[in-house]
Formats: sequence, structure tokens, C-alpha cells
Amino acid sequence: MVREGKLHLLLTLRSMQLRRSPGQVCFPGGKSEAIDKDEIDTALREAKEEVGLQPEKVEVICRLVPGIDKMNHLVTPVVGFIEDTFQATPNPDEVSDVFVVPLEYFVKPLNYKTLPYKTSTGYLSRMHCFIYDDHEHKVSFKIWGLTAHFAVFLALVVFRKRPTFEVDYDLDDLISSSEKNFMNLYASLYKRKKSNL
Ligand SMILES: CC(C)(COP(=O)(O)OP(=O)(O)OC[C@H]1O[C@@H](n2cnc3c(N)ncnc32)[C@H](O)[C@@H]1OP(=O)(O)O)[C@@H](O)C(=O)NCCC(=O)NCCSC(=O)CCC(=O)O
Repeated sequence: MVREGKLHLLLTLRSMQLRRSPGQVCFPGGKSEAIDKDEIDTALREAKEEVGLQPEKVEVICRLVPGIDKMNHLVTPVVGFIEDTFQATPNPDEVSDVFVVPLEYFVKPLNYKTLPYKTSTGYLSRMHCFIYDDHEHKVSFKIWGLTAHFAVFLALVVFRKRPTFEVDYDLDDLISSSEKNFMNLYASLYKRKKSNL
């Protein structure tokens, strides 16, 4: 969404009652169901369930290169544009807060650290970790892991500028290098699956 002339990302704080990743920041989303035609359908259905966003209020822009979560699920980000007038109605079973962050924060953060990260298959990567202070609501959010990975990639695609921290992409060939990173990660998981057969 555009707020005060700047692109913003809408994020959620997961409910503490959730079995998986309680209290962590993520995008609205979830597992695909048989009724979903594709990942876009899944994303729109989940956004409606979690934050009350009506699918017809979303202008879907694109899908991004998938990521892989710690359970080795394939997670496909869907990018959509929404109006600034959207008023979230968080489903309290799943979401305890909804907030927005300027997209630019993910290339030029005020509070950032990087953590080296080794996947279950030994693939070496890095995890971004951002602390975002929402001054209007006097709350701070920690945005890290898979969520930060997607936010950084989208910010790089949109702004096409060098971030103030290191990233694992060739910035002159962003899309290909992100596909290559994904394929390497995917291949390392596939190899392990095969050897466990
Ligand atoms: C991947 C999503 C979008 C999935 O959302 P939800 O968990 O709300 O999905 P849900 O529909 O409620 O999930 C219902 C069940 O489906 C499973 N499920 C969810 N997404 C799936 C997928 N893509 N493929 C297969 N199964 C999937 C869940 O494990 C869960 O199983 P069970 O009921 O059996 O559990 C989210 O969990 C997420 O964004 N996680 C990352 C949050 C994050 O970045 N945290 C910070 C660092 S931690 C980190 O980055 C590591 C990555 C990670 O969190 O795995």
C-alpha cells in the first residue's frame, strides 16, 4: 500500500496461541487447500481469513521466487497492492496485531543485524533481522527469518539500490541469482530426501 507517498508492507504478529511460530512476525498466508486453484488463491483466501482483506480489494502484482521454511515446506510469496484505506480485522485465533512498515526499511534499516544460518541439510546462508520501531503505536517489532528474506528481496526488486547490509544476491542480476540460490537450497534438500529413501 502507499502511505504518505511511500510503499509499505502489511505484516502480522502471529498469535501466541499458535502451535507454530507463536509471537513471530509474518505475512498473511498459509497452507494451500484443495479448493485453491493456485498460490494466488491460497494467499487471497488466507489474507481474508487472517486479516479480513476482501480478495477483490487486492490488485495482484506477481509471485516471487519461493523460499523454504524450517519444516522444508515450499513457501511462495504473492505480492499484491491494496488501498491505504484498508482497515484490518485480525482473526484473534491467528493474529494478534497487524502493522505496516515502509518497504524502504528493508534496504535502509535503522536497527539491523545479520545471523549466519545453516539449514538442516548444512546449506550455509544468512538470516536478516530487523527491529522496526512503530512510533505511532509505540511498539517495536522483530522481523527476521523467512519473512525478512521475502521483504528484503521485494525491496531490492522495487528500489534497485544497494542495501546498507550484505545480501546473498548478485545485485546486477537479481532475479537469476535469487533463482540460483533457491535451486541450490532445493537441490540440497532433494539430495537429502533421496539419501533417506
Ligand atoms: C509459512 C507460513 C506463511 C505459513 O503460515 P501458517 O503457519 O499460518 O499456515 P497455516 O495454514 O496456519 O498452517 C497449517 C498447517 O500447514 C502447514 N503449512 C503451512 N505452510 C505450508 C506449506 N507451504 N506447505 C506445506 N505445509 C504448510 C503448517 O506447518 C501447519 O501445520 P501444523 O499444524 O502441523 O504445524 C508462516 O508460518 C510463515 O511465514 N512462517 C515464517 C515466519 C517467520 O519468518 N518467522 C521468523 C523466523 S523463523 C524462520 O524464518 C524459519 C522459517 C519457519 O518459520 O519455518
